[in-house]
Amino acid sequence: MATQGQVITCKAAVAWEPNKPLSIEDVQVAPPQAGEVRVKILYTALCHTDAYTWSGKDPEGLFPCILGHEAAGIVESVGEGVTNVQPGDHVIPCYQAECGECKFCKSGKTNLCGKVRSATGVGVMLSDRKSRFSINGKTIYHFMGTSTFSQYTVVHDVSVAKIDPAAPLDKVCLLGCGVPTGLGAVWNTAKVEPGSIVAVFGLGTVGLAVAEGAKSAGASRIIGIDIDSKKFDTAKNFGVTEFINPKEHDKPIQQVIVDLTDGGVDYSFECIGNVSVMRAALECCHKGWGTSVIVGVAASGQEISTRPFQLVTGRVWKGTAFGGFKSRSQVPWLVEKYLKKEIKVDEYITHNLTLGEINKAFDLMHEGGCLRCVLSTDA
Ligand SMILES: NC(=O)c1ccc[n+]([C@@H]2O[C@H](COP(=O)([O-])OP(=O)(O)OC[C@H]3O[C@@H](n4cnc5c(N)ncnc54)[C@H](O)[C@@H]3O)[C@@H](O)[C@H]2O)c1
Ligand SMILES: N[C@@H](CCC(=O)N[C@@H](CSCO)C(=O)NCC(=O)O)C(=O)O
Ligand SMILES: [Zn+2]
Ligand SMILES: [Zn+2]
Repeated sequence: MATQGQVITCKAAVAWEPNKPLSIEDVQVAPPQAGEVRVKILYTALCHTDAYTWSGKDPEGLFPCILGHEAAGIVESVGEGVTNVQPGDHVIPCYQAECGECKFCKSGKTNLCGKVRSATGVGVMLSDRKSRFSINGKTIYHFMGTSTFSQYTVVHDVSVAKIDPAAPLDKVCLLGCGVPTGLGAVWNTAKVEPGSIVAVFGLGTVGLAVAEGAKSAGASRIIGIDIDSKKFDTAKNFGVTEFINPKEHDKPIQQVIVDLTDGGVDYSFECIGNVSVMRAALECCHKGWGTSVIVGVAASGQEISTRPFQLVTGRVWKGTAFGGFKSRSQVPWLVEKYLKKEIKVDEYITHNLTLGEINKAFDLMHEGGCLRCVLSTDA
């Protein structure tokens, strides 16, 4: 292939500093080294976590960097020793790696992988602790080991899932983060049983995927909570059966829910990233068994609290990353489920723009009508 082994200059959206509009730059992308894969990104969506890091509140945020972690593309070239993918394969980059060999992967207890995390947390590749992105010699850092707001990116081989080439990349890019996170929070982390009463705080993409997962798990009631009442109509299509807007109640929201459910819900999910809501989500759970799962990402310095009595009396507090899915083995399975129409994906896409319009896409994220905005990376 003509570009193999060469530096590729392509367009990427660079975050030079927190909150400053991203700028489309000509970026040099170095060839993949041993154990690395260079991917031509065709479609990338925006997730709330990109906005979080861009805001400067992420303790791991490094600038300048190329954000983005919910995407799909085609392998352009591979470095030495890479056996799991080859040029031409259709892939989804995975911010949560899966090496299959580390203490985490072998434990059978978690989807977290330790192999490349120390590098991806500081914006570099593992082999030489350097970035593959630069602009005229100036280093641009990676983000979450994915950096998908670029026409080309370099990822570790343990951070890329090979998928069915029949899958439309402009849709299945969503299976890189938000949708699996919500579904997996229900199926893998909480393990919701048929007949359960579920509360979902925050009805963005992640919260709606929780509702979808809870419906498929046979939940009897799915209570959606959001401060934006406009979210409620859409939420019905994802399985939400009842709605509560906390702004319309004087009592604390946990009390409202406890009163409505004969003592509390079986499972609750916080899909916002607000630590006061995390407390409410725990405290609306039923005494003796209610389990609350934290999905939302809260800013540096934020802490959760509750009376320990809440846990002494049987409530359980948990969290989830990527919905507990093992990325390289299960993302292809999720793609197949989508192709068999067993899970929704298209329904979460409310907007389509181009990489050049990325700042508009971030503006849209903060408007109530936007779930996922998919960007094509055509120049
Ligand atoms: N743990 C993970 O692996 C993982 C993966 C993806 C996203 N996330 C996190 O999940 C969260 C949700 O992501 P998203 O993309 O769905 O975001 P989003 O912004 O689309 O949705 C958040 C929703 O919460 C609502 N909301 C805000 N404040 C509220 C409050 N006080 N009470 C009730 N509702 C409130 C908003 O109106 C919105 O509908 C973010 O924090 C994101 O960073 C975590
Ligand atoms: N750097 C952040 C971490 C934020 C975080 O928790 N990220 C989630 C994925 S969010 C995707 O939208 C995650 O997978 N966490 C596990 C991990 O990062 O290994 C912070 O420090 O706040
Ligand atoms: Zn995300
Ligand atoms: Zn591992």
